[in-house]
Amino acid sequence: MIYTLTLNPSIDYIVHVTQLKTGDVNRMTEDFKLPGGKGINVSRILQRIGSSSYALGFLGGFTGDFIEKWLIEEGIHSQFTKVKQDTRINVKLKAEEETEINGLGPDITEDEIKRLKFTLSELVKAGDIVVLSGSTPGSLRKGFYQELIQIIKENEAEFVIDTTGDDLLAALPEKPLLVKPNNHELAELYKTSLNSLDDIIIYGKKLLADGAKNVIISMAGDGALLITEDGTYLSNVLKHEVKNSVGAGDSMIAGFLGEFSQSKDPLEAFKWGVACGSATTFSDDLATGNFIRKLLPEVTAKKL
Ligand SMILES: Nc1ncnc2c1ncn2[C@@H]1O[C@H](COP(=O)(O)OP(=O)(O)O)[C@@H](O)[C@H]1O
Ligand SMILES: O=P(O)(O)OC[C@H]1O[C@](O)(COP(=O)(O)O)[C@@H](O)[C@@H]1O
Repeated sequence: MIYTLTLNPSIDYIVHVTQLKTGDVNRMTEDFKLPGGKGINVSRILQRIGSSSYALGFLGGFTGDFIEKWLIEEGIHSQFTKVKQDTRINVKLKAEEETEINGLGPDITEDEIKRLKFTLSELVKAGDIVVLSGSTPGSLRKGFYQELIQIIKENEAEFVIDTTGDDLLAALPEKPLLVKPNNHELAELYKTSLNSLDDIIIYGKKLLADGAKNVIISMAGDGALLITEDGTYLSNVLKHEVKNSVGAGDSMIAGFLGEFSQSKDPLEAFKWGVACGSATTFSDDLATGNFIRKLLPEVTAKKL
């Protein structure tokens, strides 16, 4: 079974304005609310490509109820730990440019932490994969992901981690099945600047040397790299109308995992990842299964 764990889910409030005028009253031309948070997006895409998963994490208040109801309607299994405060709302402002304002998230109590850990340790079994995704609520103690990784490893399961900074660095020696920073996150992680594909590959390989089993570096409109023990591969860039960048990276992780959990073939899984990430980029919300399958034959990956 694949479990996704989102410590800091969100309602993504997508707001369109024709032209953003700061310091003035702006009128929306369109707005809608979607369940968000990286692990939740992974579960939604997995469902659309025919892989089931269980969504875990913290959810609270009316915003949490909205997300839970939505997931039930999409047929996604979940077992969230209920928290007292409201789940956050992240604003995705679409004007001439896309601007994101992500919330801090609710305060999490010690009892809520205990309950989440108990759920994880009861559910996860040997051979399962747990996807640890996204930021942690501002109130949560540093290093919390490490505590979860220990539970996953004690239960002989694998994990994927999609976060940034110290949490990602600390997870590498624990041998994650997959990490997928984008090129900007990679540069921040190693406190450097990456000015060419060669630079990106050097630091991508460092993630592998530091412990990751499979590395994807996503590069938005420049495609993606897969780095494994078998070599380095560069994907092509699909060309369709770009509509949305929210959730492209999460879709990529879902595509990789959906295929990898069946075939154990990282290269084929990478192609699914590129198809899913691209399809979401060319959609208003997360991509549909049909669109992903339509794009899959367009994806190529060449060995460098
Ligand atoms: N503008 C784009 N054109 C074509 N493909 C894109 C574009 N943006 C993203 N993608 C596809 O989606 C993948 C993930 O997107 P990216 O923006 O790098 O992830 P993240 O959301 O994690 O920053 C990319 O590697 C690429 O395959
Ligand atoms: O946990 P974070 O880092 O604040 O990110 C949360 C946001 O990321 C998203 O999951 C989108 O992530 P990606 O664009 O990186 O795939 C949104 O749904 C959500 O608002």
